[in-house]
Amino acid sequence: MANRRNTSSSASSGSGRGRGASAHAPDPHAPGSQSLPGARYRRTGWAFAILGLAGMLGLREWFGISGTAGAFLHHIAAGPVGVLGIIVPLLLGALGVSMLRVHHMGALHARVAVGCLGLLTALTGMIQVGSGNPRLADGIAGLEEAGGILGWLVGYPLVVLFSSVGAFILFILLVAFSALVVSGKTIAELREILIQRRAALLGDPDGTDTLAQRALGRVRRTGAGGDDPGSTALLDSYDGDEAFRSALETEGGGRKRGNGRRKRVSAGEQPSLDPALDQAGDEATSLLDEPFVEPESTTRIASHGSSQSAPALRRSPAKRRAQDEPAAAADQAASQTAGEDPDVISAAQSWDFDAITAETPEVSAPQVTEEPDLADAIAMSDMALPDGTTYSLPEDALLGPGPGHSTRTPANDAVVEALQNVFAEFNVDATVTGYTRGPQVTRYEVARGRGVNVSRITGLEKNIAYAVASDEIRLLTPIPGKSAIGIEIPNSDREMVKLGDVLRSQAAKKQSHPLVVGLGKNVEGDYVVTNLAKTPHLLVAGQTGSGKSSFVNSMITSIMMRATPQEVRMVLVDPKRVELTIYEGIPHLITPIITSPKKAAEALEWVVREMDARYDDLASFGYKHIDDFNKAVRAGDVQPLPGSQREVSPYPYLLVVVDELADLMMTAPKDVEASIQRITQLARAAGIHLILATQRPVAQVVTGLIKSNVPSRLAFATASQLDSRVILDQNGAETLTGQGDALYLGPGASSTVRIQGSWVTETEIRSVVDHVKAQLTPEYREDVVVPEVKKQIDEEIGDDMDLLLQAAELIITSQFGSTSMLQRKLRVGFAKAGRLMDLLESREVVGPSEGSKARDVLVQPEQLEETLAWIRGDGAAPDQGESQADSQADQAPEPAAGEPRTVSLPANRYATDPLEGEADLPESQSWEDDAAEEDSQDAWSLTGRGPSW
Ligand SMILES: Nc1ncnc2c1ncn2[C@@H]1O[C@H](COP(=O)(O)OP(=O)(O)OP(=O)(O)O)[C@@H](O)[C@H]1O
Repeated sequence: MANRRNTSSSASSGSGRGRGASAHAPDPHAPGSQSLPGARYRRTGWAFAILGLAGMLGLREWFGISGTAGAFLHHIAAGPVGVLGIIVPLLLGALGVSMLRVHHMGALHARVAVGCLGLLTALTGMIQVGSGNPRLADGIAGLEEAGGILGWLVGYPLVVLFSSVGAFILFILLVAFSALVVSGKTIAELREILIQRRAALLGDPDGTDTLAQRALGRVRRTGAGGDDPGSTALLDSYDGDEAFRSALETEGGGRKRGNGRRKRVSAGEQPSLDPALDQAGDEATSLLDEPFVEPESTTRIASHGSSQSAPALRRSPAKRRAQDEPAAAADQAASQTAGEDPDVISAAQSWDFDAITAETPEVSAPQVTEEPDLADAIAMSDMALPDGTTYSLPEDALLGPGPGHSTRTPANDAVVEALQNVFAEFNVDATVTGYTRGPQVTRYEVARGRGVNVSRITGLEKNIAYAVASDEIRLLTPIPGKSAIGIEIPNSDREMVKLGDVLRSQAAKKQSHPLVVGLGKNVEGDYVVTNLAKTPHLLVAGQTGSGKSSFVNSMITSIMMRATPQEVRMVLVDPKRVELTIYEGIPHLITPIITSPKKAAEALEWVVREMDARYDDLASFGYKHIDDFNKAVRAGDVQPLPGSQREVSPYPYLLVVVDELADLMMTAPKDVEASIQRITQLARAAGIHLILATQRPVAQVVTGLIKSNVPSRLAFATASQLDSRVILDQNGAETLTGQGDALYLGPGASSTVRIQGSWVTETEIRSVVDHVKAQLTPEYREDVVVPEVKKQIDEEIGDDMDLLLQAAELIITSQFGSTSMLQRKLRVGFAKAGRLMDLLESREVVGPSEGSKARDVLVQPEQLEETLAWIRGDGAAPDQGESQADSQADQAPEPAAGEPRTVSLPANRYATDPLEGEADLPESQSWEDDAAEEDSQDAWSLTGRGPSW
């Protein structure tokens, strides 16, 4: 709305004030002129006239039907182009239709028109030459039997000048050149396409074949290695083969930015592949009129979508992904071609948009050559269920479609006008040359004039924000890969990106890896997915309500949609206790959802152990990556060592999702940090991947150590630049609009990709969860979290926990179990010191009272931390027997080279009280403890020993 107001106000200022008027004076498309009825229908009138002429010519030339004007009509068709007059009705028909459909001619139309004219010229010229080069003087009838007037014009002089052969050669060259112009490609580009097609046909991995297909391809058994269980079998390809590893896969993945290969068409030209899709588009457009869709309405759309879907069929993972392949392009087309509203285009007529084009994702046809590989790859992931059936992945239909993608709306046109006004107002020679509309923001491309400093444009940031009434604009100088400045401005009519659409896109379908998850859509409107195996660990952060949990939900749902529990297992840590409970009981879980931060820390330690175990296995069989090991296992190339009872089976990927890192870091920062560091440094090759989410992107939570080991970041909206820098090491996240608007920084990348996160409704999640749970119950690993140690903090300690800990520390470090020492050191009364001593006895820190003698100390100094944790209720009881035995035997083994030597102190190393030998003195009454006296007596009575005096 703000933008529309802006449009009208700027238009009126343009007519009322000198400067504004001069800025727009030459514009023949001024709003006023467009509103005249004559102007509005002039183009349509012309189109109908041309269609009428095409019809009459067609009747005359094709069917010989005409009235008295028959001869005249024949001259119109055949006179200019001779025998090619037969195609004139077709050409005129196409012109008429495109005039009706396209309301303004862009560069694309001009190029195609020029190319077609060249082709026509060359063909008529060839016909002229081939027909014996008739002369004009011989009469028009002769020319009409040859190449017409056009053919004569070009053919006759060339034959005279260079002979028929020379003329023919020149016309062939003209045909080739014109065909290039029509295609919009250069020879080098055509060559590249041919090479790729050829490589794809021959199955050349360096061609269009993707890593996913190669990695999951057939495993070849080699003669030498295959028979020897101890040796490593050779594989077709290894994980380490891939150069330029990238976690992100964009729908137009084959396209390169800024090289002109991206198809640029004006907004009105989008092809509709299916009439049903037009209907979807209409619905989408009506949705776009509303402000950003709230979750309630998204649920409504989702259920609407699913009700239209085909009934769910049980399909095995292998069949399912192979069958989905051809459907993907149509689905993709559905979401991309929908949403064109004639009003949108006509409203845009107030600007001359010849230069303003919207980039539309190319709809690539499914590649037949890829299918066999894909099916082959997925066949390996069929999972047998205990009842003899095969595990079936959830049907795509469970995730409903979202609204279609609009490439241009009146809101965009209003912003373009506002931007142009700002440039005019501040006398900056810059022009908006185009824009690409994404779901949440549109990126407007600005070209500067000659000699204009880029900083003059960036200096206008605040004025631009003012003009478009948004404080969330983001400037890109330049747009990566383009010599243009990008201004990202939030759409007032933003779109929702449904996870179902992302997973049905080509970007997702062409990857068979089970860890591929749907991220969302980028600013160009392309679907973006990421392979968590390549990420390989991800930090997700942003302020509350920015969309982190929605991302985590999309990610887990993606995994359930694409991977069997045999392929991916998960550890879900949800200290908030509500976010992930919906996934309780899914067979992909390796342990029940962990809600206690303490248990989570233990689970991380388990992950470290699991990682080490996997590494040992890899090392013993001679593989460097779990993928290679799994491939070899599936091919039967890995045999257990002779005599071993072990059954070798592929390792599943292990995904560890922590939904709030801050809670873990508050509980046991050092342990958690150390585990995360170890996992992140090594776990990729072991197939273990960490996803750490937090709403507190502060240095205490996202420590330097964690940052340096988690290479991929997904930043949702943050409250400040500081937070953005903590996550991304750069500004930007503070300008995001929230609700799924995110910046993704890939591993090793320096620039971020803006993404509108995919959205999955709770209803959809429930249906997917129900589907997977109905087939299999989870097999939990017992050892992930050890059963919680019964909390030893009982009421008897009450408020004395601190004192008790100090007492334990004193006694353990001094190895002297004296009550009077506690009195003096802790400045407590006799009663309280006695009670503390009894509490320590109940926890087996000291032995029973032996009259006036100091008590035996049962815990060694090196067990101090463990004991204190146990008293606090944070850990298990220290194993006293073993350590005592060790220390008493005094037979500590020689430490390995480099390891610190542990010195165990004898339990009775203090023969006498080290504290002035006061142990034998009668224990004194309380001093400096008056306030606690009353309590102390009560406390003493609690020990059950009765009064001590
Ligand atoms: N990708 C998205 N598309 C549409 N709406 C979204 C998207 N992501 C989030 N939202 C909206 O934002 C709301 C908050 O998102 P979410 O709960 O994921 O935020 P959060 O960052 O996890 O917050 P918190 O840290 O408080 O849990 C959602 O209820 C939804 O309405």
